[in-house]
Amino acid sequence: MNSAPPAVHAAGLTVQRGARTVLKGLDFAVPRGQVTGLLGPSGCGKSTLLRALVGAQAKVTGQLDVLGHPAGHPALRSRVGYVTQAPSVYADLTVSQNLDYFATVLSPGASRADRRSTVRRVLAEVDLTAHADQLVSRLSGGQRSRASLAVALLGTPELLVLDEPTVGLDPVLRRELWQLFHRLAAEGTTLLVSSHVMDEAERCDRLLLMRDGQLLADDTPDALRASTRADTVEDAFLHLVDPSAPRQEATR
Ligand SMILES: Nc1ncnc2c1ncn2[C@@H]1O[C@H](COP(=O)(O)OP(=O)(O)OP(=O)(O)O)[C@@H](O)[C@H]1O
Repeated sequence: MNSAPPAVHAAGLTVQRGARTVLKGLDFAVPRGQVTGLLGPSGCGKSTLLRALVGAQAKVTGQLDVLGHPAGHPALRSRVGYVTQAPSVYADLTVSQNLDYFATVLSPGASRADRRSTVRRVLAEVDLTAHADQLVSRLSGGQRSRASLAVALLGTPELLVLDEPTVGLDPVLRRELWQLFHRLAAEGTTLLVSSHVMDEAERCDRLLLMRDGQLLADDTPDALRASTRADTVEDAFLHLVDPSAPRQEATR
């Protein structure tokens, strides 16, 4: 059990987008130093929740604290890394040119030597050292995702918020990325990773299961399977959506 205060704490989190209430009074916590998965079908509100967390979402009400500050607080800028679904690297620059550029933006006062050593560190972390001098436009989808992730790692964030980082990747690359997430968590980083692929849920330490702007569950994969008497998290999710389906009673 992790006794440190959670990295994220939400109470009654509600978000309005246009005429719709997209997040409907969510209560949850994200523990530190673990990989928490935010799972749910397309359109259920995952990106909206992540945007709220990093302070990029309008019309947020309720309580949303990140690393002890209200979400979006200026003190969080260098402590939270955010990787959106769209690639955040320039296609016409090499991987290391991209990283050098973003390192300069992040720490304008850093020496060239410090910048180089930071770039070397993040290249190694995402296993792209061999591709450092390759143009981003010539990278595979998985390599491009890892280049975006490398940008987010430049500031050594305490919390990494990743929006569907494995979408479109083959199973081998997906496994490699998940191994990287767990390595980062083992080093103390907190990761919140969204996905609409239920089999990825099995790879998380903890899960937030969402549907239609509401949380169905906030638990570990083991506890979820046990409480719904399901073999997989996917079955557990289906049972939580429709508890009257022919299966044992869910506990929540
Ligand atoms: N700018 C907007 N104005 C109004 N509604 C929006 C806007 N952007 C998104 N929505 C709606 O908000 C809901 C949640 O969208 P969101 O992108 O958070 O879902 P998601 O779970 O991340 O989906 P996906 O897995 O497809 O990325 C959707 O129903 C979407 O149609």
